[in-house]
Amino acid sequence: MDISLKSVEYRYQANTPFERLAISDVSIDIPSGTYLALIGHTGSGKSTVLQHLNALLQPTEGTVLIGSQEIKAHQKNKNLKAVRQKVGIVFQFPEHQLFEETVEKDIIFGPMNFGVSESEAKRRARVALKQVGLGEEILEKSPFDLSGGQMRRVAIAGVLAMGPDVIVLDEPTAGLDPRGRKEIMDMFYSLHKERGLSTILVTHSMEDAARYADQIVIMQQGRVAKKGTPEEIFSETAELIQMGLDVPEVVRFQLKLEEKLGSKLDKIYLSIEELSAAVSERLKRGVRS
Ligand SMILES: Nc1ncnc2c1ncn2[C@@H]1O[C@H](COP(=O)(O)OP(=O)(O)OP(=O)(O)O)[C@@H](O)[C@H]1O
Repeated sequence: MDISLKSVEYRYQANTPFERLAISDVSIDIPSGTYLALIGHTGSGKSTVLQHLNALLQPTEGTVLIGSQEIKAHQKNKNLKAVRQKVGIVFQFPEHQLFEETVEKDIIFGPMNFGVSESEAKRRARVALKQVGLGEEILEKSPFDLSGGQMRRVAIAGVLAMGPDVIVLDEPTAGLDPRGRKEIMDMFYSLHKERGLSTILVTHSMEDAARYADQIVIMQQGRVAKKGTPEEIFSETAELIQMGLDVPEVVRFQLKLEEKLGSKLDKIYLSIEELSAAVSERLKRGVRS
């Protein structure tokens, strides 16, 4: 399912004395099957954008297209249930939303809420548990008897059991140790590759963006500052520095890029100008060849 934001603006508490412009003129195309990373500093508008992806927020100006559903500013939009089912959001610390007495009840809650029969929801719960790397033996356990990492996986299974075409991840690894982080990120990458699930990752990590995404969007003060493939974004290193990224971060990004491309850049460039020139040169020669 394709998603498209066209010149979207969003104001919190619009038309009140507390009105606050959060994003403006945001246009992003997310064709079906894309892995897109949305990055930017705190307050740059990432969470506001992500809540437009399944119509939790509706634009105060502009249009959001989610599959065939058009969501326009100044227009009452009915029947958003199908959209919410097809675009699953994994919020930060999703385990905080677990509340049922068993893992199974927690996972089937979402699908049943969308009208899926109990037997089908239970079947989906088993499949989703497997997808997140957990065994059926925990179905009857209380989610609160599980480890933090397992609880998070159960919460993710609840989103997967809805059968989404698109999954939106808001800092899905926040608070996990490095091993747990890599496991969860690799799991989402496999789901993306194997099931063709469009994936939108909201992250502060340039490394994760470089490692997993085909497309990167950088948000800055409520606007899209830059978008492109990791290679395109990286080719203008000086610009990244201006956006507030520091040298070690750029060097780490360079290393991730090498890992992803499976080939070495000519050397580690510690001068930004040198690095920028070298990467541009590489791109001209065709870095993927
Ligand atoms: N509920 C709200 N009411 C009023 N203003 C808000 C609300 N939520 C966010 N904002 C403002 O909108 C702007 C964008 O915030 P948003 O949460 O989208 O940024 P973000 O990039 O996701 O930040 P973070 O990385 O900290 O999650 C900020 O200026 C923020 O203060």
